[in-house]
Amino acid sequence: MSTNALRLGTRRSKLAMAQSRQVADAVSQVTGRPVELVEITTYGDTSREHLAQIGGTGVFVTALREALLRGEVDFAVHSLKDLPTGQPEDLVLAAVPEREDPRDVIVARDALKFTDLPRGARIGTGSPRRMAQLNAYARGHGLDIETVPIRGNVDTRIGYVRDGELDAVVLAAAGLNRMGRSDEVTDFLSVDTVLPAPGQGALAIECAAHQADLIAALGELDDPFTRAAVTAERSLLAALEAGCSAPVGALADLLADGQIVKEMRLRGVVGTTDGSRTVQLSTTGPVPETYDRAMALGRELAAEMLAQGAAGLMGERAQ
Ligand SMILES: NCc1[nH]cc(CCC(=O)O)c1CC(=O)O
Repeated sequence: MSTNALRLGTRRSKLAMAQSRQVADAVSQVTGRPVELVEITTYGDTSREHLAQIGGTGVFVTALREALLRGEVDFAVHSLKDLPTGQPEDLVLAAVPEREDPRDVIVARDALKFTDLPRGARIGTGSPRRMAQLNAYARGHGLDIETVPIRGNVDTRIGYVRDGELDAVVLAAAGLNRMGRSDEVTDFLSVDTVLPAPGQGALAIECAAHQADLIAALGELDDPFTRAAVTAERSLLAALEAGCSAPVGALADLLADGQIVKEMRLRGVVGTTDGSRTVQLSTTGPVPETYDRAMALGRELAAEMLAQGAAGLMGERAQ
């Protein structure tokens, strides 16, 4: 491989730039080559519509992929949760690095915790998944909250709380951590309350399939457990025939007995955005030795969820 700079295609948002810089440093370390950032504007960055309306699928990703296929950049960094489940044949996920905190968090006024929000509190989130689970929890625990659809970047969303327009907003811990803004968090939402989006907290490093040397070099940054976990989560999402804006939460983790890892657990949830109906199930299997096994775990859980009526709860299903 040459010693020229590698070109990393990235979105321009502060979050994308922060995570791209971190990946650029790591790639420089393993390849010994400098990495330069090439900024690319995606449809999701310019459209003012709600994600659920523009369909969600791939709006942050398509322009980056086109730049990869045209050879304008050597690799791209995506938030895995924004990546559609079907992998194009001419592109490869060369690495899925170790996952950040997968949880959702609350940024609330007056340092409030979720369960201490006053009656009638207005909580901003544009995510049907977050709405469905927060409203389901509120119904089950006698909380009186109103979820308010918003979108925008991290600054915009936190601004709604600063301005007093909303009592709280929901964000991903990983994004705030990567931006060095974890001090904004006023409460971490347990995954028992809100399951994250499939792949949340993980990044994907993608490059063109013909770049064998580069794929091998980037592979150094791959974390096989993270990849197995997100493979199971995304297989569940695909088998539910849902897109990244559907009300689907999923999380795979390892169950250990002392130091000995015993099994992989996959939890999944689907619900109506008002929280009136949810299907939430969990399955366990041997720690997958192949990614095909991780895929199978996701399909198995999806089949059980569909048997319990999951399809009827997904108003925002992708076509
Ligand atoms: N949908 C936007 C998005 N895509 C990835 C992240 C950051 C978390 C991650 O990398 O999974 C966010 C922001 C958020 O949900 O708060």
